[in-house]
Amino acid sequence: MPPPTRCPFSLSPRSPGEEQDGRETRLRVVLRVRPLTCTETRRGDRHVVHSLGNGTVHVNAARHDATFTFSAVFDAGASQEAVFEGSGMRQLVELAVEGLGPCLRLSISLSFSCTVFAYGQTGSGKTYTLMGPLGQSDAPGLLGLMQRSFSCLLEQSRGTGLALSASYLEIYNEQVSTHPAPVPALLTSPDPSATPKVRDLLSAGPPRALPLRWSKTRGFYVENQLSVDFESLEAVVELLLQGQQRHPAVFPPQPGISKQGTLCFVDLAGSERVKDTGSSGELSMEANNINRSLLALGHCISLLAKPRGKRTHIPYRDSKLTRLLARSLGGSGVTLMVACVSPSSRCLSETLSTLHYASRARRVTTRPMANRVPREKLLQTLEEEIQALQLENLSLRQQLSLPRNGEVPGAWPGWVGRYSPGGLHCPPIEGQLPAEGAPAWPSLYGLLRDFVVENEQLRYGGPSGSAEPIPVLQWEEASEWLAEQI
Ligand SMILES: Nc1ncnc2c1ncn2[C@@H]1O[C@H](COP(=O)(O)OP(=O)(O)OP(=O)(O)O)[C@@H](O)[C@H]1O
Repeated sequence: MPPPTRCPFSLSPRSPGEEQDGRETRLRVVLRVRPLTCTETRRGDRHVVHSLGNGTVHVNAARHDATFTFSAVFDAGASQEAVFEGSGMRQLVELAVEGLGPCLRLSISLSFSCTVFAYGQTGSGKTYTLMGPLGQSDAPGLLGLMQRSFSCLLEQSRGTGLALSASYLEIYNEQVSTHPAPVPALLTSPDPSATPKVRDLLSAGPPRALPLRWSKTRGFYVENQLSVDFESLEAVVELLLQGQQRHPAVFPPQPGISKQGTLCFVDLAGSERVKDTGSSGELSMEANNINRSLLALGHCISLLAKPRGKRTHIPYRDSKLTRLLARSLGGSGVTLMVACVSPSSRCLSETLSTLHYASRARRVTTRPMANRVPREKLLQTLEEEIQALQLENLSLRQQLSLPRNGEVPGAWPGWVGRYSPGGLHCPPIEGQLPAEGAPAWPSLYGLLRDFVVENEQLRYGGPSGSAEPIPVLQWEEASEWLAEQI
C-alpha cells in the first residue's frame, strides 16, 4: 500500500529555518506566560519572564539570564482570543476539517490528525488556556482554545454534511493495574503481557477502563472508545463538563471529525519534579506515574529532535501518554504544543525547565500525512467530479456560443466524445496503455485538472481570457497525492 501523502501546508507562513524545512514541518511550539496570581503578587514575587516580541522571551533572575525563541509568545496581557488566533489553532482546526479538500475541489475529506497539547508545571495555566477558567464557561471572552475550536469546527462543518463527534479520555496511573510495586524512576518497558488501559470519561456509570491497543493500520488506538455526536457548542461543552466532573485532573478530550480528521486536545499533568511535590504513599505513586509519562514524553521528544538520519528507535511504548501521542509526534500528524509558565521568581527553576523542554520540542520535525481515502471512494469521487465539470463546461460553451469541441488552452484535446455525460464507464488510470494511434489517456487527476482549467477559463475569461491561473503548486501537490493513492 503506498504511503499517504505529505501535507503541503505549514501552520505558519514559510520563513527560512522556521516552521517548515522542505517537506518537513516543525512541531509548532508557542509559549504562554500567565499573569502573577493574587497570592504571588501579595507575597512580593518578582516578574522574571519578559516577552521581547518576535516570539522571543527573556528570563532574568539571579544567576540566570537566558533567551528562548518560540513560534509565538503570549505574555500576561494576552487575551484568550489572541492565543487562539496567534497560536495557529484556527489553521489546525481547518487542517482537521478540510485538509486538502478545497485545493482538489473534491467533496472528499483529505484531512489530518491534529493534536494540541498543553505543557507546564502545576498552576502555570494549562487548563485555563485550553478550557478557560472553569465555572465561568459563560464568559465569552474567557473561552479557551477548546471551546473556540469547537465553534470553528461547527462553523466549518455547517452545510457540508460532516458529522462531528467527541470522545474524552483520561490516562490514569500508568502502572497501578499492572505493576503494584513502586514504579522505577528509570524508564523501562512495561510488562508486554499487560494491556495498558485508559478511562473513558463519557461512558455511562463509572468511567470504563478501555484497552490501549496497537494495529498495523491504525497505530495505537483505544478500543471501544465512546464517541458522542454533537451539533452545537452547548452540547459539546456539556460533554466537556460531564468529563470534568468525573475527574477534575482531566486528561485528553478528543473531538473527532467525520471518519477522517481528528482534533485531539491533551491537558497534561503538571510537569514539576516528583521530589518537589512532597507527596507520599498513593499520591506519590500517582506523581511518580505522571512523572513517568512526562519523562517518557521528554525522552521521545529528545530522540525525535535529532536529525531524521540519526534517529534511533523511539520508545513510544514506554508510557500510555507516548503511545497515544505517537502519531502526532512521530511524523504523520500536525501538532501544536502550548508551553505554559508562571512569571514568578519563585517558579524560576520549573519555568526554566519548561522552557528548555519546549525548546527541545521545537526541533522535532514531522511529515504530516493526509488520512487515507479508500481507492474505490477516491475513484468514484474523481469520476463524479469530472462528470459534473464536463456537463458544466458543455453548458457554459453553449451559453457562450462556443463549439463543443473548441480548443481550450491547457485542456486535453481528446476528451470530447471519450466521456459521455451518462458516465465514465472505463476510467483511465495512470499507466493504462492507449490504443495504437489514439491520443494517450490522461491520468484521472490530469483530466480533472484540465476540466477545472477549462471551467475557470469559460467562467472568468472565455477560451482566450485572462483567468487567474490555478496555482501550479496546488496541482503538483494534488497530483502527487492522487498518484500515491491510486
Ligand atoms: N492567562 C491567565 N489569566 C488569568 N488567570 C490565569 C491565566 N492562566 C492561569 N490563570 C489562573 O491561574 C490558576 C492556575 O491555572 P490552571 O488551573 O489553568 O493551571 P494548570 O497548569 O492547568 O494547573 P494543573 O497542572 O494543576 O492542572 C487558575 O486560578 C487560573 O484561573
